[in-house]
Order: sequence, then C-alpha cells, then structure tokens
Amino acid sequence: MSERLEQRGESVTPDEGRETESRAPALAVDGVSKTFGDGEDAVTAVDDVSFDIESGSIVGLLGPNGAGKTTLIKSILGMVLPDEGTVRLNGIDIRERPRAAYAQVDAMLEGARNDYWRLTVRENLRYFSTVAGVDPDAVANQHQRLLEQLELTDKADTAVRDLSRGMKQKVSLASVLAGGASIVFLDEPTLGLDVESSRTLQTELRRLATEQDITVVLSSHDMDVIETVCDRVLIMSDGTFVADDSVEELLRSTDVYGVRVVSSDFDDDLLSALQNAFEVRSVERLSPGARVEVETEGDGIYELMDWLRTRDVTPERVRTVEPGLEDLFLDLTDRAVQPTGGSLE
Ligand SMILES: Nc1ncnc2c1ncn2[C@@H]1O[C@H](COP(=O)(O)OP(=O)(O)OP(=O)(O)O)[C@@H](O)[C@H]1O
Repeated sequence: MSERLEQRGESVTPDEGRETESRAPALAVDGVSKTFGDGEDAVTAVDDVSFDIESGSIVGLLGPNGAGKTTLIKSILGMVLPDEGTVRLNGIDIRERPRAAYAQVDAMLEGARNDYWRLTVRENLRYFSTVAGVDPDAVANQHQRLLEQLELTDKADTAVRDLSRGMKQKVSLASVLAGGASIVFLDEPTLGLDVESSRTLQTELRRLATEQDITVVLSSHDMDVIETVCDRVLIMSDGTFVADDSVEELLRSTDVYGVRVVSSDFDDDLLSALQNAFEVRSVERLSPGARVEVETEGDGIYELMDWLRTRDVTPERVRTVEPGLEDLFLDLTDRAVQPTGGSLE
C-alpha cells in the first residue's frame, strides 16, 4: 500500500477514536501467523509472532527482504487477514471492534507522496482528518497544535508543492496524525532528506512520543536513524523475531567488533593471505601499504596481532571500531542482504 490507511467508509467520533482501555499497551500482537499459498508452494511469511509495544515508545522494525515485515504490518493495519493470532490497538481487538481499533492507528508510507500537493498544509490536515472520519472543525485546535509542534505554522497556508522536501515530509507526518491516531507506522520517514532535515524530523518524532504519548513503529534503511531515535528495535528474519531489545542492549550483546590496522608493510600477497585468514571488511590502499579493517570478536584482536607479527608486518596504527547496529543486523540475519524497511506496496 502506498496510500494512507483510510477508515473504510465508517465514521468515528473523536472520542471514539481516542478510546482506550487503561494501561493497555499501544500495540499487542499475540500469536500472529500468516502463510501464503498451499502445499509445496506455501510460504510462512509470519510465524507465530507475539510482542507488545508500550505507549509513547519509538520502535524500529528491521529485517532483510522477505523477512515478513510487510505482512506483519499489514496484519496489524487490517490489510492482510492473519491465519491465527490477535492484534489489539490500545487494548481494542481489531476483529472484535475494527472501527474503534483502526481509529487508533495510521501509516505514513514512503513519505511525502501521500499528501495532496495542490492543497495547503492546513487543507491537507483537514482532508486527512475527514477521511479518518473525524470532523476537521472539531479538531481545529489539535491541528493548530500539530502545526506548531512540527514548526509548520508559517507554512500552514502554503501549497505543499511549494515546500522543501524536509517540510513535505513533516506535512506527511502531520497528515498522519491529523485524524487523531496515537499509533503510527512510518516507512522510511527520512528517505531523501538531507542530514539537517532528517535530524529535525527525528527530533520531532522524539518530541511527539515523549510529549504526546504517540507510539511510533519505524522502518528505515538508515541504521543511524534507528540507533538515534528508537527506544527499541525488533529484527525479523524468516517470519520470526531474532532480536528484540533496546539499541544499547543489542549492541552490548554482541561480541563482534572491527580492528583497523594501518601498515606500510601490506602488499598484495599479504593482503590476500589476510583475507583468507580473517574476515576483512575493507582494504584501502596507501602508498606504501594499506589500511585494513578486520572483523573479529572476543580475543580475536590478539590472534590478528600474532598473525601480523609472524609475517613481519609492523602496524603503524591500530584502532578498534565499536560494533554498530548494522554489524549486528548482518550478524543476526546471516548477512543475507541489506536491511530494509517495511515497504507496503
Ligand atoms: N501476497 C503474497 N502472496 C504470496 N507470497 C507472499 C505474499 N506477500 C508476501 N509473500 C511472501 O511472504 C514472505 C514475506 O514477505 P514480506 O513482504 O512480508 O517481507 P518483507 O520483510 O516486508 O520484505 P521486503 O523488505 O522485501 O518488503 C516472502 O517470502 C514473500 O514472498
């Protein structure tokens, strides 16, 4: 899906839209499974997945292509009917009370494409509020606050097509929130943004989570974004979760790190022997010698130093490189492919 989640033609009052059961997690997924096809062609896209997400948290959903992210998200958004399991949005079961449940959630998929570029920023908010079944006049104050929070007040009466890419992305986020959803799925929200706009958007997301208790499920190729903004990361592979923890804990749990060595003694033969003996992440030729980065774990750095010493390689510089989320991701998903977000097309 590259269009917004719309309210299936049923109207929902603002009060009903905000209906929650006290202290229920924003999102509770229990035993969800989905298999496509039959017999030999059957593919289990999501395999008995259960998790809760607390209100006001920002959670990254990662996984290589085909891991099952899209199917899981579609199951939550009501676009795929799971074979088994339950989904509750703010405590409301999507099967028992779909209208009230889906009023809690919205999705921004592939950023700015969702907005109507000829309409002004404010008109977009009113439009998306209406399609979410919420009378825009009744929530005009909330829209105004949203514009202020996202620093869009000055541009409220400007057509979206006349805004910068970063601004457009913020309008998309505002449009998603305009219908009163408190749980939002954001697919690649920083795609195509420059560093500064990306940081601004990340700051806004953090603020919405902290100040407004908005719950965000985020997918992104950009591991820096995930590391910076997410309280928690879920990593999927083959239909199940292979990791579910805070970025900090995930990084602490890995033993893998890099060692960068610069030496003028490196030549072709030595570099090729090194590549046979160790996992070499990168080689940068210098004249003379080279700078290499070797991936290792535990006491591996000592093995590397011994290996270099026995071949008369004198390191001029040695530096360890702390593991990043990307290293961990590749490790956990068997280095299958690059991480991707849950593109819902
Ligand atoms: N409608 C469908 N019919 C048949 N198989 C499907 C269907 N949708 C998904 N699949 C299969 O289910 C598995 C999981 O796909 P899914 O799209 O959920 O993964 P993903 O993690 O979102 O991947 P990507 O990052 O490439 O979008 C894949 O093997 C895919 O081919």
